[in-house]
Amino acid sequence: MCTSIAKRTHDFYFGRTMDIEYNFDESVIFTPRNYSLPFRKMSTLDRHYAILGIATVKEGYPLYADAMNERGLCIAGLNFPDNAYYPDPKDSDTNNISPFELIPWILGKCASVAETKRLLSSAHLVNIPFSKDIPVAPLHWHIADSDSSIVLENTRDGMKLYDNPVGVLTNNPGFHFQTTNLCQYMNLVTGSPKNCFSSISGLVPFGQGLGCVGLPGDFSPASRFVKAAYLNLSSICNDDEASSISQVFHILDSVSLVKGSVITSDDLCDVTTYSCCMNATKGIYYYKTYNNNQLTAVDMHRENLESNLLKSYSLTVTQQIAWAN
Ligand SMILES: C[C@H](CCC(=O)NCCS(=O)(=O)O)[C@H]1CC[C@H]2[C@@H]3[C@H](O)C[C@@H]4C[C@H](O)CC[C@]4(C)[C@H]3C[C@H](O)[C@]12C
Repeated sequence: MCTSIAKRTHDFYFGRTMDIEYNFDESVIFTPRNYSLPFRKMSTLDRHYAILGIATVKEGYPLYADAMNERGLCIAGLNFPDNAYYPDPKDSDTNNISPFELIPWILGKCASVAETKRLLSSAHLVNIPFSKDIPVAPLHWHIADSDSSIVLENTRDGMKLYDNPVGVLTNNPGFHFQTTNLCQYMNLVTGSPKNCFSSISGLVPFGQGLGCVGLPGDFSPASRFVKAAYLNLSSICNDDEASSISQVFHILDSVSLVKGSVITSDDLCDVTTYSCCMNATKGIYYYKTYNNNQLTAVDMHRENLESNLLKSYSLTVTQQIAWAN
């Protein structure tokens, strides 16, 4: 399970949880403007926007799970098994792009969601694995900038781009289901509920939060979607950096997996291995890991944007404690 959210205060923020039962050798990877990005069916991008996010690097290639570029465009890939479908590439098709190339391709070339829509209008997502040992991942993608969010889903029906005014994505079923499902929760209110149940019973709310009775708290994708949507849309947050990143992490924490609560069919613990919040306006990637509640930050603008060398920052995975005595 994974959840992503887009949030605008003074700056634009984009965060996700990575819910997974294994590690994929991930670290924070900075891809500067002059690091060559080859594509299997398209020409190499020798110069592109700088990219910062979490990836695993194989044979020098940054396989990003989520990232932003220097222009404030963000993307996260989330599991979409059984629905994601990528046909075999046809030589006659132009702009054949593999799922593992999608994040570097879009973030390397586009400054906004509007430019991404234009780029994708001529693209074909195709079934090209990175290697024999690294198969194609069945994903859908949340793509966002400070003005809007969209969702990209490639199924047997072809490529679909959905506008995403909720600013949230989780997993199966598809995005259309998730937004339709919100209709079932239209009764939720942040204040006290009105007594619509009976005019004779004299029912009164006996505490705060009763307007949210019915808000799901389980970890299924549909429930996480509703919960993150409710919290994202009702969120009240000051404009400053500390308030904004706290708020994004609080929303992500509310849909995070505690070890032991979800066990996969292989008997492994599905946990939120990391949560991140990117300040996409300023190019700062904040994250925390399951065993470390303290935030770590990497600032793209402290790097040499013009470099031609990939830079890697290992994740901080052990608990950092600010002792008070
Ligand atoms: C499994 C991850 C998504 C987590 C998630 O959404 N879980 C939900 C579970 S469920 O549906 O609710 O059951 C995805 C997100 C990004 C993926 C990675 C990125 O796409 C980068 C490469 C791409 C390669 O093709 C495969 C390895 C890989 C390193 C991917 C491994 C894995 O598929 C990742 C890590």
